[in-house]
Order: sequence, then structure tokens, then C-alpha cells
Amino acid sequence: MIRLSHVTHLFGDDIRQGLAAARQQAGRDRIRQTLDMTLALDDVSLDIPTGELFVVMGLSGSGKSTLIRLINGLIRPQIGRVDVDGTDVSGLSPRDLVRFRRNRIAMVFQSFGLFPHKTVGENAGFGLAIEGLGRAERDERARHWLTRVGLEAYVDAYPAELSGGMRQRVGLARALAVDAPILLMDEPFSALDPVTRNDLQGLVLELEAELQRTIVFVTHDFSEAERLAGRMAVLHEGRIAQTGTPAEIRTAPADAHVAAFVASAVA
Ligand SMILES: Nc1ncnc2c1ncn2[C@@H]1O[C@H](COP(=O)(O)OP(=O)(O)OP(=O)(O)O)[C@@H](O)[C@H]1O
Repeated sequence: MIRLSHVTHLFGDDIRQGLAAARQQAGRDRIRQTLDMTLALDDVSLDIPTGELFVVMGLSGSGKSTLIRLINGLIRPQIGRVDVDGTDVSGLSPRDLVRFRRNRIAMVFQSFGLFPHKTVGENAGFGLAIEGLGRAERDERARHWLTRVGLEAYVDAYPAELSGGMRQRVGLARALAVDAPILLMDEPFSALDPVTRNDLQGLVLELEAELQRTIVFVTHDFSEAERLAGRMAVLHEGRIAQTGTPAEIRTAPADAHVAAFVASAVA
């Protein structure tokens, strides 16, 4: 279970003053106007059960990346706490945090994050190299996952030889190869064409059914959320506007902002 409890996080110069304003529920606009600071997340509480494919949806600037970075411990919440499978992430020592990020969490990025001078196989095995696994085991596991994502013929190719969709399949194989129980996917398909995106969404659904890992999938696209999510949360200007199944959100959007998202997607 991933649990965010009353998490507030600001960016700017005078965090103390900003937090005092946030505690008094000044809101994002007033904090920007009066203090020139950004209230990235404002009193966010969220439970993501183990094994669920949970979608976080929101517009650019709504706080999605900040939320992901709080879950993987890249930033610590200024108010509130983040627990992952019973561990208070913000309470971890730097050494334990490195271990936590290596063993518990794998990431898939919008920009793929592949090394251009490494082969597809080396890229897929990269997380395993960091873990200190030997060459033979690394190659075997990388090959296994590359086969699973349909790229067995490309193990020795370089990323430049692949299409965007194939590159993201490598990103997926690399994330799966480390065998972490939690997969954080930050707008992984936003740079891809609709047909490729559709294929990769299908692959994620297959993998989720097969592996039952906890997947936190960030998107700004309600159609994508609707196809993938067991449950989802809509973030709006740093606050959670609504959580529920896609069907619940489609049927009864909590406010005009959520309704606009629903209307943007063809039923
Ligand atoms: N390091 C930072 N310094 C200052 N402001 C930041 C920083 N990181 C994020 N912000 C601000 O916090 C708010 C939330 O940003 P965040 O990146 O979490 O949103 P997002 O929903 O992921 O948007 P996007 O889809 O554009 O990445 C935005 O207004 C952003 O400008």
C-alpha cells in the first residue's frame, strides 16, 4: 500500500512563510500572488492498494510529477507523510533511501531515458548492473523481459535504430527487469502516436494482469485513464478533486474541472 497522508509541498524561497499560509488554507493562487511561491501539493491524502493499477490524472502543473517524486523519496514532504508498504519514506536515512529506490521502485519516463551508446540489451539490464548482478544473469534477465515486450530481435540494436514505441518497450523491460514491486510511470506514452500508444496500453494491461505489481500511472488523458485504471485520482492545482473508478468519475464528476476532463474523452 502506498499512502499519502495530508501531504503539502511548496516550491519557492521562504518555505516557512509559505507553509504557514498553506496551513491557513490560503490556496495556490493567493500564495502565488502574495508570496510568489508555488503550492505544488496542498493537503493531499491518497491510498493506493498493493497490486492496483492506479492512475493519477491532471493538467500540466497540477502536481503529478511532485507526487511521483514524493513516492520515490526524491523529495520529502514539508507537511504530512508518505508511507510505502509500511515504511515512512521521509524517515529513511540517505543510505536506506538509496536501497529503497533501488529495490522497491522502478520508473518509466516519458522521455524513455535510454543511453544512446548502450545496446537495447545493456539498457534493459541497466538497473541490474546497478544492483551489482553479474553479466550473464543481467543478460539473461534483460533478454527475458525484452522478449516479453516483443523486442527479442533487437537485443544488440541501439536506441537510435528503434521507433519511439519500441524505445518505450525497452524502458518497460528495464523497469520490469529489476523486479521491484512498484512501478511508477510518468506520462510514459504521451510522446507516442495514438496507434502506438494504444498498443502499449494493451501491453501494460497484460503485464498488470500477469504480474500484479502496483502501478502508479500518470497521464493528462482521460481516455488513457479510463482504459487503464482500476481506480484513479484527478489532481487539480495541487489538490485532489476526485478519486474513484473511471466509471464513477464519468458518471458523477465532482466539479466542473473534472467534468471538462470527462467531456474531452469520447465515451
Ligand atoms: N523544482 C521546482 N521549483 C519551482 N517550482 C516547481 C518545481 N517543480 C515543480 N514546480 C511547480 O509546482 C507545480 C506542480 O508541478 P509538477 O511538475 O508536479 O506538475 P505536473 O502536473 O507534473 O506538470 P507537468 O505535466 O507539466 O510535468 C507547477 O506549478 C510547477 O511549476
